[in-house]
Amino acid sequence: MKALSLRELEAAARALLEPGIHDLFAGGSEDEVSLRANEDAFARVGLVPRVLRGRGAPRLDTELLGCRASLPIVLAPTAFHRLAHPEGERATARAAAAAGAIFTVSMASTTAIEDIAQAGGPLWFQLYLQPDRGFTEALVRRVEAAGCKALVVTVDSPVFGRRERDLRNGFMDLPPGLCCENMRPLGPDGERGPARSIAFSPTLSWADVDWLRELTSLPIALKGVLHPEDAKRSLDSGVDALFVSNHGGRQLDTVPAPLELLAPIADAVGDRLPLVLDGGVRRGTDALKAFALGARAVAIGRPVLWGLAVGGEAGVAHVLSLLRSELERALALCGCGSADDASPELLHFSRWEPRWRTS
Ligand SMILES: Cc1cc2nc3c(=O)[nH]c(=O)nc-3n(C[C@H](O)[C@H](O)[C@H](O)COP(=O)(O)O)c2cc1C
Ligand SMILES: CCCCC(=O)C(=O)O
Repeated sequence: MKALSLRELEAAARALLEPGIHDLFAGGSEDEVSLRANEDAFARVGLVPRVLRGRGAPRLDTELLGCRASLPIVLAPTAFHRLAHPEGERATARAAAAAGAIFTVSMASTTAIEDIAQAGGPLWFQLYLQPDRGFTEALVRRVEAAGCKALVVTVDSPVFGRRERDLRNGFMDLPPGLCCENMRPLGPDGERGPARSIAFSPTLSWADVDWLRELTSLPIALKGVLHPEDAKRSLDSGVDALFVSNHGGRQLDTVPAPLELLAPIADAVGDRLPLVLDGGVRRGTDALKAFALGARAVAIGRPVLWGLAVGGEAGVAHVLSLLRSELERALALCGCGSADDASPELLHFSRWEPRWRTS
């Protein structure tokens, strides 16, 4: 029975996954306040449609960081796809390529970037800048050679968030046979060495972004910028986009939902940097609300893992197809011909006080 919504798919994935793996994917940090806030924020904003605008069937195609995409929904970087399905990132990449969607490959992917690139679709590569600059440089050269079209540098992780579900379940590392394949340095003949672990470093600073900017001509997005002052600062650093993200509620807990933080960031950067919002996007209407508040695209994390767990490539294809048709319908119902047509006039923020005519 095919899931009618991402909610149904989430339930199906939960029933299939080994409980510790389910928790690894589903969980957030500490009290999971941010995790809950992400989805709740969308439910608390209403849509007030415009009618009779005659805009025709909505168009979803877009361009982001020099990549054409058939829809403004990006696959966010998520680690360890082979824990969800034996074909792992290969299956994800094939589904994304077939749908014309951009796939952001996690630095912690369980498949090497060269093998993921075989699918032929547009790829971005997510990077945790490593204190060992030599290693980071080698990895950047490697993903450039593999054909990745942009780097997404995650900046919300100077240390790793405390994920208490994983601590309780004793999930410490990947099981034998799996590793972070991109963390295996390439030898002179392309042979892959032993995997090293990903370092999280509180010494990283804007100077490291400047260094990366000098190192590569690939477009760079910073992922996890939430403060308008940091958004403004990023204008000076030569980066090309921002992911407005709280890492799916997995890093600092009690960070508000990215949806609530989006408008001040959009104000801070104006038209100078495209914004991608992630965290809690589960419906076409969610995406539309993010567009209305200034996002150029949204990204989805967990839903891709649910699709993978339930049906491998076909499951991820189903996730993208559900969101595509929901977004088309939501835009049409709001009188929009594209995501660019979505504006704050469509939004209703509920501080409801009864008002009625007295005369
Ligand atoms: C299981 C899992 C693994 C993740 N791995 C990464 C990662 O390797 N790098 C990263 O920048 N973000 C990672 N994220 C965060 C996602 O990129 C994204 O910000 C978040 O999942 C979006 O929220 P959503 O899951 O509610 O859609 C991960 C999230 C999950 C759930
Ligand atoms: C070492 C893997 C990091 C994955 C990650 O960022 C996450 O689980 O949120």
